[in-house]
Amino acid sequence: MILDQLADYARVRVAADKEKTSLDALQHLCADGAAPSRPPFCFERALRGDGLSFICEVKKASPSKGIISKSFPYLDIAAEYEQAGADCISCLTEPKWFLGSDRIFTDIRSRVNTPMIRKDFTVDEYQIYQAKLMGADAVLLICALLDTQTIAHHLEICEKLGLSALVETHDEAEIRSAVEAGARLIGVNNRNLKDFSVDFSNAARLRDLIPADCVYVAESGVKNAADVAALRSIGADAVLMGEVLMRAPDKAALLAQMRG
Ligand SMILES: O=C(O)c1ccccc1NCC(=O)[C@H](O)[C@H](O)COP(=O)(O)O
Repeated sequence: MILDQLADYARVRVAADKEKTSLDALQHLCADGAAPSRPPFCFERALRGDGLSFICEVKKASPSKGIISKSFPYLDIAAEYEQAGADCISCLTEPKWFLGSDRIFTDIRSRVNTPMIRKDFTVDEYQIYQAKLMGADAVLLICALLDTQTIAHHLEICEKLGLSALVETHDEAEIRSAVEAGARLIGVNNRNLKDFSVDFSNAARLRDLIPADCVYVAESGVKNAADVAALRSIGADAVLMGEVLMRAPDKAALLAQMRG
């Protein structure tokens, strides 16, 4: 299953990174203020504005779609998102299937001020400290990979570091786990990460299970302005879009159309 492969490879990457820099050293760097200075929890605040917020994703490839952007001018893409008024930017750093990297993230970080989530497969607290040192404003915690206790522990670390955490779910049980762990930002993914199928009705079906004080983020499978309008009508607080924007020749125009 692809999610297991992504998680296994994330563990290999973390082990290799720990050989170079220990968890203890990363924690000290964070405590000593070595991370780029960012407004605490700005990712969450950006999504709590009026109306539907937009998280725009920068990704070269994905396991389900292969190469999405051959030339991948990621700095231009991020700058275009910022100019077009994206509320937040999601940047994939997973290298094998998404062809992302920490370098892409830090390059974009130094170019834009928009709140950014480091989108990776978090399997170890080490990655949260890494994200902080990269200048991330948020990390992704996927319920299918983490039990409730571990999510709660990771949320505590995020809280301490001033980072937001997008806790991603796909079904009722995962939403229960996210809520029990104390998540404030809950994503409902329309894509089943186990078999790639996309059911656009998933976000609407599960909407009522998200507590009113949480930010509700609908993720994946948005194809056009009508899809965005549907998510707005079910009361989504934010939408996370990747492929449709990456393939759009005029991203700013598409975003403007989706904003309505
Ligand atoms: O997109 C995939 O193929 C995928 C496979 C396995 C794990 C995660 C995957 N995608 C990550 C995402 O969450 C999406 O990049 C994101 O939600 C945007 O989706 P889309 O708008 O459909 O590009």
